[in-house]
Amino acid sequence: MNTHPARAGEDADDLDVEEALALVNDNRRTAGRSPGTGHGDERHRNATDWSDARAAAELAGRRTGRRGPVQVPLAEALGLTLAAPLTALTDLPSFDTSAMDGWAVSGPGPWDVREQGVLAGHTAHAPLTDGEAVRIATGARIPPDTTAVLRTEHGRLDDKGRLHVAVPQEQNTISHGQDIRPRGQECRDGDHLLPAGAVVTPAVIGLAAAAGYDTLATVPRPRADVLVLGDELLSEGLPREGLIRDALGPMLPGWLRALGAEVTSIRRVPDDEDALHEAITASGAEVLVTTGGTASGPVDHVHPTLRRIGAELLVDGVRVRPGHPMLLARITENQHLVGLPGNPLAAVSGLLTLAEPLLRTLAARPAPEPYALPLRDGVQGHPDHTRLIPVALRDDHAMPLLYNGPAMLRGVAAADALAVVPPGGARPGQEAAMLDLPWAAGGIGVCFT
Ligand SMILES: Nc1nc2c(c(=O)[nH]1)N[C@H]1C(S)=C(S)[C@@H](COP(=O)(O)OP(=O)(O)OC[C@H]3O[C@@H](n4cnc5c(N)ncnc54)[C@H](O)[C@@H]3O)O[C@H]1N2
Ligand code: MOO
Repeated sequence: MNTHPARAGEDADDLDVEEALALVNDNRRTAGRSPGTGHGDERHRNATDWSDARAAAELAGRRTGRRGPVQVPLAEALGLTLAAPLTALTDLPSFDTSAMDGWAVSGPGPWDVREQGVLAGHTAHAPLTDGEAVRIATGARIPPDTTAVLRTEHGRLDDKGRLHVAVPQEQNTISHGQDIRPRGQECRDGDHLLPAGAVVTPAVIGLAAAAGYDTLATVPRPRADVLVLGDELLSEGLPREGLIRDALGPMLPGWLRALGAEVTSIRRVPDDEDALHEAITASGAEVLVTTGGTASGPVDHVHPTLRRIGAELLVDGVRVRPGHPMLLARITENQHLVGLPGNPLAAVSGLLTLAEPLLRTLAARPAPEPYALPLRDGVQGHPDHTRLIPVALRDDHAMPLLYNGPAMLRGVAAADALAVVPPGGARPGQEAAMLDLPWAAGGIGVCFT
């Protein structure tokens, strides 16, 4: 019966009995919603559609007052967004330059060769006279009145030390300007090189340095404080006596940073309402990320604490599997809380559904280009929730991975992207939208950590 890989992780964890029955009955309207079941509480009646939840998170970011631009040294700018256009501070090249190792020559050959050559990084030599040549290195400044550069491999010195063109067809002539990079060939002082909003990649840092910059005006990373809830969590060693290792504390800083945040703190908070209240109210970060405590268990303190501080719930549950108890709240005009469910893959789902659009807009990063790929195998859908399934990208298709249950990281650890599977599922070969993981090939933020 197990005809496609997506089923391996979902049976026990992801689809409860009622949902499994709902799949069999294909009863889309009531699945997972009826009172008296694990997922039937009032709160999740208000769950937001997956794409609306992403839009709400993006809007929340856009409505937040942004901190002003900061000037940062080039070496610290990687992964930030340009707050102002990158404008050339000089011509590039800033002087006429030799494109090759060889001789700078003036007029047609043969040429008398000057004794002292011209190296890169040295000041200009005296002007050449017609019929004169001088040894020159790639990148060196062209002496005035040079008409061309003759490459080493195209020149020959006769026994009197005179230079000839050694290319048979060319009778001691080379075209005017050959192998000279004229000043301003790439850009002129003041030229617009990149727009505000461009992400600072290693190439952008190189260009900025070449164009004369020591620092760049950038949008500061939004600060994120992470609160990891759960008394059952261990920080080291093997799971024992009902205790498990905290997987999210170690995972979130790198992930949040790749999404554009500066993680300012990460701390464990005991399952205690006052402790959570204190931790939330003490934070000055623009974004608080909590893990666990979003559902309705006896120690799920996130909702009561948000009520206590008068936060506004912008998203309270999302019609997505895994991760449907995720939430987004506005604490103040400039502070939001993303509540990630405790199940690790459900937390990843919350990261990509709510944290990514929020952090992206706060960091003023461009939205990734949407794209879709055919799924190699069919994926069973939830009757009325979107599913996010780890996939590996292979050539022109996406391969759904095993071990995609909400408590599992094994699938996503081998994945390049999450496939967005619409309610009802997807057939083999059906196209699904892809959410790239930040480190996947082509994704922005790759290793900009
Ligand atoms: N009555 C209901 N129960 C549950 C519902 C529901 O709708 N009604 N939803 C289920 C779903 S779906 C999820 S997801 C979880 C979300 O639960 P919480 O956000 O309240 O998280 P916890 O209960 O604290 O933990 C859930 C699970 O994850 C483990 N966990 C928590 N933190 C970590 C961590 N840092 N590293 C590794 N594992 C972690 C925790 O031990 C639990 O096993 O609720 C369902 N229940
Ligand atoms: O089934 Mo929950 O939504 O684990 O994520």
